[in-house]
Amino acid sequence: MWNTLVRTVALLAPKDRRRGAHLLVLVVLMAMSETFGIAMLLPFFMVLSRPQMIEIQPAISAIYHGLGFTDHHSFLLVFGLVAFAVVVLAAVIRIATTFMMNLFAQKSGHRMAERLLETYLRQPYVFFLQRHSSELTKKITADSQMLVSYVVQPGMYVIAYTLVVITMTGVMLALDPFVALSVGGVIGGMYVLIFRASKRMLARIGQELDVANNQRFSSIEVAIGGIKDIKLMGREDVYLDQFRPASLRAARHQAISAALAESPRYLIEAVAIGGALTLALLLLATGRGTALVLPGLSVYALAGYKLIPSAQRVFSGLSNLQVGDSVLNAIRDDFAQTVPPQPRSTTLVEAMQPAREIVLRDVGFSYPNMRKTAIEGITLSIGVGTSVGLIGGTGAGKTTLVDIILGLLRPSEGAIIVDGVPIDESNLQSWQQALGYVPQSIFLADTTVAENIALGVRKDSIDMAKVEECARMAQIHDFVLSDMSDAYETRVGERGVRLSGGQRQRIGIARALYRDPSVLVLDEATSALDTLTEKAVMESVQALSHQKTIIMIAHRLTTVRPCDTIFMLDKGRLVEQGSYDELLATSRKFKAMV
Ligand SMILES: Nc1ncnc2c1ncn2[C@@H]1O[C@H](COP(=O)(O)OP(=O)(O)OP(=O)(O)O)[C@@H](O)[C@H]1O
Repeated sequence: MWNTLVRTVALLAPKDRRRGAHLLVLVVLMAMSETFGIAMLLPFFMVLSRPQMIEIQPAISAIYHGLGFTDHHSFLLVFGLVAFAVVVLAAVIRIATTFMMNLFAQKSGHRMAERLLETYLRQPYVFFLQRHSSELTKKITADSQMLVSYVVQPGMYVIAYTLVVITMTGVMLALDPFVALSVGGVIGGMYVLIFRASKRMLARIGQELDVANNQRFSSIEVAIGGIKDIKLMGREDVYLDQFRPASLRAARHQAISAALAESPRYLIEAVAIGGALTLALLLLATGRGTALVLPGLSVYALAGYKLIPSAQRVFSGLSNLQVGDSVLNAIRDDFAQTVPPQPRSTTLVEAMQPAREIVLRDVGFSYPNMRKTAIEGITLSIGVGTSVGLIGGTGAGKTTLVDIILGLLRPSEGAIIVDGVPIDESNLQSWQQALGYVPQSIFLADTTVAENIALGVRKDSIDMAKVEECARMAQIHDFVLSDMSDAYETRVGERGVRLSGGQRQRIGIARALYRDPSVLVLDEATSALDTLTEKAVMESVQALSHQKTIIMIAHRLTTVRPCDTIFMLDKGRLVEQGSYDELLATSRKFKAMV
């Protein structure tokens, strides 16, 4: 348990660690006030049952005479009122501490989710090629919430109520060592035995809960993500069947762990009542009169009233910590395996302005866990202001090469050199500012057309004249004005479901142009367009060709025909280069493609 708490503290953000330390002071105060309140009630009942105690008990006698009391009645009244005030104060402190503890736990869960999202977002692109998006979503949402309810909150309760148990036991020991030792021994012993017996099971539940949650999230992602195919094939039941057992397992595990954490209380309460009867009889049998038996029994009642519930909270906290251990480890591993997020500079990075050429020198790349290299020994030069086409069969390495040019993938070998300057960590952001990119499949957010074209720009800072100009170039302006109900203010639906593939692609092109990039990279950007629209879009793109450098991947050779240079890839290598006519005249491979 100690180990789990230490690992949790190490995982918290420094700010949360400081807040936790402050909270601990409040927790100590709570433990003290709870014990003190109860500790005052006992002498009160002792005096009530045996008024002679005022004279016999030196401490009580000193207070009685010191404060100038003359009759037992008024002394008892004041004593009772003070004890009541202390109990009320203890209750107020407890309410405040409980509120603060919950606030702390939930806020640290929020910050954990935020840190996880930030850590993931700042990872290199290659990280996302290796991880499932559903797994990341689960970590950010479900796991950070589990960390709150199974680790941080129970951890706080364990610390708080261990203190209450210790101080309460101290008071009981001072009042009646015999009763305190026998009661403490029985309650403590029972909890230790039950915890030992259920420890392994709880840890296993934690691991299985993690697996079940992964399965739940993954089946939801596949089912909703592939809804079109699933509906068409009528496979809804397949995904329901995948989701159902995982969800049921998660529910069952949560129920079992909650029951395991809570149920000892009832067993111990039953034992405690049996014990009270036995103790009363035992005390009487040892020859103590009823008045003498009462203090011993009140120590016992105190145990029932405070010690058992507090010990129960410690126990259920420990049980939850046992379950939460695997989620804690999973989050820790993720932080350990990822690069700590380096905040991107908040000052606006100036876009690089390539003036002469973009050179790829001996570039090679292998995807993680793949034996084969995706591209190898690629050396080529792209003159600034020219347009180049990348062609090649499927799997030839075109997208990989473009991702390297975009700085999304870092070459395993070789380098990209812009005007003689190699691109590295220090100038990557500036290089990326110079790029406009149109991917094969365009991501659209469920916002307006204008916000999608100016993606990432705050609504009130969008330059509408520029949006329209880019939409015109991408041949989508007329459609937006004539067919969309609110023109540029029309929402496009989740992932752009209200648009056709070609319309989405043209919005993607307008988006790339909005940044006014000096290098425009198009990956199969016009493949979803009909021939006439493609021709019109390509004419607009080609019209930019002497202001911008254009790099495009295309399967249709007619698309790359006007390019100044065509690079042909095959099995990850550059096999031919030249203009369309040169290649037609010299390359058998190219001729075959044509
Ligand atoms: N994320 C990935 N993980 C592992 N291997 C990959 C990954 N992406 C691509 N590859 C491999 O790298 C090689 C080149 O793929 P790439 O996508 O660059 O080809 P391409 O020429 O763009 O193909 P296409 O025209 O079909 O899109 C292929 O062998 C492919 O299997």
